[in-house]
Amino acid sequence: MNAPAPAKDAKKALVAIERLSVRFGTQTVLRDLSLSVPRGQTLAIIGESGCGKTVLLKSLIGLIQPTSGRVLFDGEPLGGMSDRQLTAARTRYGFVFQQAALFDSSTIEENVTFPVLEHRRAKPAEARRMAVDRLRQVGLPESVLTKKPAELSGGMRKRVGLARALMMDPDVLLYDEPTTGLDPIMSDVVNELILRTTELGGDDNPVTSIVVTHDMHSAVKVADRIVMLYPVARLKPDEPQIVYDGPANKIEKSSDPRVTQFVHGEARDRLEELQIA
Ligand SMILES: Nc1ncnc2c1ncn2[C@@H]1O[C@H](COP(=O)(O)OP(=O)(O)OP(=O)(O)O)[C@@H](O)[C@H]1O
Repeated sequence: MNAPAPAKDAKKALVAIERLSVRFGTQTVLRDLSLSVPRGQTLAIIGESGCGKTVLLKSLIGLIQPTSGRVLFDGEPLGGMSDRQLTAARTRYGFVFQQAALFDSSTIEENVTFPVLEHRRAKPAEARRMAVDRLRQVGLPESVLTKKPAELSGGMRKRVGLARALMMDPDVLLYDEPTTGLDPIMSDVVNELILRTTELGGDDNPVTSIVVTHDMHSAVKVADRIVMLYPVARLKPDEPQIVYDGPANKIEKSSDPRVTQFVHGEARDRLEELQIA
């Protein structure tokens, strides 16, 4: 085998990337990133708009192919998997998308039961029972089953998205901007749900969560660990793209001005760059 040697702790990691780079044409979005996420950890990925957070999330499940480097799930490189193995690996992930990504013309029941009808060939009555159970977990009543997404508030739609992600009892939950567009109270409800969801599998099979967010309050509240990415275009050639990788509650104390600027939401030099008078 000519595959590169796994990172030191990649064996224990449920999700890992090794020297991952992603380029689109001449634009390098991810550069030489290595990261491993142990089972049960909640990792928040932060960084300014366009730094590559969503590209990283999509790379983890093989929706975007690495230009170089590799992605591993449970120690197995995605690049070496057959289509069938890749599909099987993806069923161990749950996704909670930015806009909830529900089918507008389908009912909530159809939306939530879809994964188990499609991938598990569950019987409709069993799928419905599971849907009611998962909706209750996110604080929604059975009566929402017959509604269409447009009849629900943004916060309810996000919770339906989480209920759908939970249907397959995932090992890993990926959240893309889970609190964007929500008021502070509903944001905190979603934060609490993320925290509770991580405990679902118990000590034996804790859920691993990766949360992409702009919301510093949410990142610090839900995550054990925060990784901050910096846009490649703003880096010198030898600078690492990860500018913070450490405990969530220590990020405020970082001595890197790029990190404190983001944490405190200060425009500083960006105003001049954007030529805002
Ligand atoms: N499929 C693609 N083809 C070409 N360029 C892409 C593709 N996907 C993303 N990009 C580019 O990669 C860069 C990073 O995008 P990405 O969506 O990962 O940013 P982000 O950090 O998630 O931003 P935001 O916080 O605004 O959602 C952007 O410049 C984007 O235009």
